[in-house]
Amino acid sequence: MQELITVEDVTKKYGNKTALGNANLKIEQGEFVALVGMSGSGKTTLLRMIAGLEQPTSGQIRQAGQVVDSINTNARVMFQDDRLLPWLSVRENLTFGEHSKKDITEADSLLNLVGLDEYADVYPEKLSGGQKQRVALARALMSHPKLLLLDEPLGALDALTRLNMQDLILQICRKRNFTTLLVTHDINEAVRMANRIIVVKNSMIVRQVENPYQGQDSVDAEAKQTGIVNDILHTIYEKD
Ligand SMILES: Nc1ncnc2c1ncn2[C@@H]1O[C@H](COP(=O)(O)OP(=O)(O)OP(=O)(O)O)[C@@H](O)[C@H]1O
Repeated sequence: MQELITVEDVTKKYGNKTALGNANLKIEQGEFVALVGMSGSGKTTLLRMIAGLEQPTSGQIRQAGQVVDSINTNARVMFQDDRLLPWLSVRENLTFGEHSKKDITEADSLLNLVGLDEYADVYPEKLSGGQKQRVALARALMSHPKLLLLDEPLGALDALTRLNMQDLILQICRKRNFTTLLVTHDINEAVRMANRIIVVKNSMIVRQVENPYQGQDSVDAEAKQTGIVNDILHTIYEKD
């Protein structure tokens, strides 16, 4: 497999506080990787640097060989809040008001993919939280970005909607072969969705766990996933 993201000896400091120390990470094309760890451990800092929204204090990040030294236009970020524009319809939120036939066709096909074709002309205020996140997902997929960066995108959803969204995101990422990095507090979510889980603790990447049971929901696979979740929890909470 081909490497898409390389994080090389990356440290990020704010003043004299280290938000992330000496991180090394490789993400291959088509992988679904999750970053987990306690609040304040440095997960979002790493995601923001890959998105080019922040620059490392030292070390470097490359995407397909190119150093990410400004906004990473080959990546799209999806946040916890949907950030839809209330004065634009659902379809226009995807096309940003562009009216080219190509954009409209792509927007409609993505709305179909997330099950919202009937809502193309509706304004965001008429949508539920889960529907808004589906629009935000469809918008992130416009122009088929090389990399999807998901920063707690499901954090505000109720439990059942959250499970449905997990399935939808995973299904789409597999079908379209997206490379995805998910930041989440929810270890169960990470182990359900990711083929590899990165554990961040005290501003360091301390562990990488391969997960052969990604996306599987048989009783056997769920038992194995639970074992991995417990193992990761142990790493996060054990005393140094
Ligand atoms: N812009 C900033 N200025 C100063 N300190 C910052 C800034 N951004 C993050 N930090 C600090 O860096 C550390 C890591 O923050 P980060 O947001 O990466 O953690 P996180 O693991 O994503 O946490 P959470 O799960 O709560 O979102 C924290 O101590 C935070 O206070």
